[in-house]
Amino acid sequence: MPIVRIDLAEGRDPDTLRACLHAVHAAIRDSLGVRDEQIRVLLNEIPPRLWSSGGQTLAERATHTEREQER
Ligand SMILES: O=C(O)/C=C/C=C(\O)C(=O)O
Repeated sequence: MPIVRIDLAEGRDPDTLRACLHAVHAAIRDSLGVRDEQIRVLLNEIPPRLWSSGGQTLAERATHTEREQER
């Protein structure tokens, strides 16, 4: 049973997330040749304040980017 887990930053709209689930499902089905009911795709949304990248949270990065754009 293929299980795909995807961590992504929280904040995308439900339609976008659903499109991602369907696209990943189809890619697994078509590439591995397994039946639909065997496939699991899990999206795990991480709050930007809990995701550190390069020593800075995504929330901090967004704040800094906004400040840069205001200058
Ligand atoms: O780790 C990073 O630098 C950024 C990650 C961003 C995502 O995963 C996202 O847009 O969901």
